[in-house]
Amino acid sequence: MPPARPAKRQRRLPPDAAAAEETPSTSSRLRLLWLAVPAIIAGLAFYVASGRELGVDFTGANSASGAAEYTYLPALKKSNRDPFVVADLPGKGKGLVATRDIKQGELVIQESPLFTVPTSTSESPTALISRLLAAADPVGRAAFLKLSYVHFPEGLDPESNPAEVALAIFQTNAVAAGDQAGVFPRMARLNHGCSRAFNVVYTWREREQQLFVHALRNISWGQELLTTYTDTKRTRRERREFLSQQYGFKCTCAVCSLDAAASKDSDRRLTGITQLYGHLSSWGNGAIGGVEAIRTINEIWKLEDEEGYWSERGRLAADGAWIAASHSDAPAARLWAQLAIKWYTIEAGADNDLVLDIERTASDPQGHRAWGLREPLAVGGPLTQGV
Ligand SMILES: C[S@@+](CC[C@H](N)C(=O)[O-])C[C@H]1O[C@@H](n2cnc3c(N)ncnc32)[C@H](O)[C@@H]1O
Repeated sequence: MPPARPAKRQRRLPPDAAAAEETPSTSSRLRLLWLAVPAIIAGLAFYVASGRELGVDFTGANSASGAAEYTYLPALKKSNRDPFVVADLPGKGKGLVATRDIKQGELVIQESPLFTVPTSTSESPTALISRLLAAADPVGRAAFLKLSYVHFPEGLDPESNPAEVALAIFQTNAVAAGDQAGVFPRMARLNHGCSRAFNVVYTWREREQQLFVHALRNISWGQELLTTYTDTKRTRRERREFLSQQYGFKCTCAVCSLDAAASKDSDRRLTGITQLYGHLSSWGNGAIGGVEAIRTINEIWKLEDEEGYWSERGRLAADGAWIAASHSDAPAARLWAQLAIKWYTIEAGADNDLVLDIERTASDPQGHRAWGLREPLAVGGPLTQGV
């Protein structure tokens, strides 16, 4: 997977950390993982046996919007049980397709790693992966060996180089698991979509030592489940370049398939969001005040609404609560915390530590660890009316 962005747990700053590094948007990021693993190492995860590979062949049809959002209804039976099947999808290898309507916030995968690897090691990556794979659960090992891979060394025959194949599989499929990297054979079948095209997000939970995948938006029966492999708040050209280099495909998701004018508008919004995040982080070193910081969060929210980019909203709202609490604005801190609860719940589940933590701020803003660190100020609450 792409260059490492370890999925550490949310790190909050200590109460005295009003210094330059105290930037909510860098300190409190929910690592909603476009995580990746350095190309140098590789790994996999513990197979949960309910993952079914039906090998169904679907003929995709373009959606009514004309974008490359496929629905795969013709061959797909409705299911009351598993929310998805693994299916062969045109031009993508395998992928996950919804076998029933899935509600926003629903947990769709909970999976333990087959094995994890440290993000740096003195052992040869090829030897490391082969050793861990040999020691892994046999069902999981079989699932691992069926996963797809790209960037196999030129001139090598895969059949006679199984250790290199295992490394390539790891590199294509591993994601961050806390401070380690791991492969999760079920979730590894998730294909990529950019910006508003991805509809599920995954989080690593330290407590459970498992990966959780939640629906970011409602998903209809027959729709493909898509996650994101990278920070897609970048232009189409930049995204495509990255995905082509790291994963060997040209992205034709609904956002990458927009016509030139619509794509330009989307690029402008996504670039604007990134710039606003940069501006927001300068609150940490005092370059902007609390009112400006909150105004910036509201602007990000609005641009994201226009773009349909819904990811990382729990963290953004929690940043609002942090800033409001720092400036001793209890009503605003409470409102931002309530918004963070809503989005953290969607993105990571109601029983996630992030939700439990921000619930305390909603009920007792004065108890927030940043309370009163900055000058008292009415900074303001969220302008959003909801989703
Ligand atoms: C982690 S795997 C995802 C599952 C994979 N499709 C399979 O068959 O196992 C990553 C690989 O899937 C393919 N892929 C993912 N997203 C795609 C997309 N939007 N369009 C085309 N191929 C995609 C690429 O080949 C990529 O290297």
